[in-house]
Amino acid sequence: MDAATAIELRGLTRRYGYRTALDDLTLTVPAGATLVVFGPNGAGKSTLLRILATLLRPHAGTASILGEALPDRAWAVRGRIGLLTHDPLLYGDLSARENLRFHARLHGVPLGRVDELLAEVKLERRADEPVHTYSRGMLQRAAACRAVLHDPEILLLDEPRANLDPGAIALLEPLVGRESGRTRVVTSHDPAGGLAEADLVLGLREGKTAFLAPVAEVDAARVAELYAA
Ligand SMILES: Nc1ncnc2c1ncn2[C@@H]1O[C@H](COP(=O)(O)OP(=O)(O)OP(=O)(O)O)[C@@H](O)[C@H]1O
Repeated sequence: MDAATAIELRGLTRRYGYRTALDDLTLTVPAGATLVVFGPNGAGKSTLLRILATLLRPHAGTASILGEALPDRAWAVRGRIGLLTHDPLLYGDLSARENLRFHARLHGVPLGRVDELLAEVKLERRADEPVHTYSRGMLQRAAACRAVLHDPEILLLDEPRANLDPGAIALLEPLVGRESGRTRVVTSHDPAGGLAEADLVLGLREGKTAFLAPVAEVDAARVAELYAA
């Protein structure tokens, strides 16, 4: 794997009991590229993200991130990955500022970055209130700050636009969008929106690769087919 390759998966397989959630997945994501993953509920998208986030071990095949093989070298890449999922991974009783300061200390990030990020996503006014009092969109903005606090090279994003209004989507673009310049794996159920930000497109169905192609070779109809019964 050369330096221009950020993620390399070969025959990646993960089971839960007798059920195969991800079956023999092989792909390469170049550094700085965006892989968008489509698939109906239960297709294996979250399982893939959890393996890439080093939260779950593969049962077969190999996974390499930034040149480090998982799971053995997971510790070496964990701090270079940012994860944004439906779970904001924030302490509800702490404010956004307290949560972010906690994570900043964990990662050795200067505390000034917390205030910069809160301003960037326009949360300063509510930054000292407990996050359990936030709306879903506000929570997602705080969670996005947490995901990029340590300036990760790789971003794993599970439907990152869920709960966001158009203004908030625009605010988060520089942090988690294409323009962040990071290597990204993004799950989506929105064919047009997902294709608009993809370099590579993966369609999963019941854990198997239905298609894997550069975005120029995939249209919205092909994505929609995935969701047809
Ligand atoms: N902890 C678990 N225990 C047992 N089965 C699981 C577990 N997590 C996921 N699965 C199963 O693995 C398969 C893939 O699930 P996964 O969550 O990866 O799908 P998904 O594509 O992310 O779905 P969604 O769009 O609904 O979020 C499903 O059949 C699911 O029921």
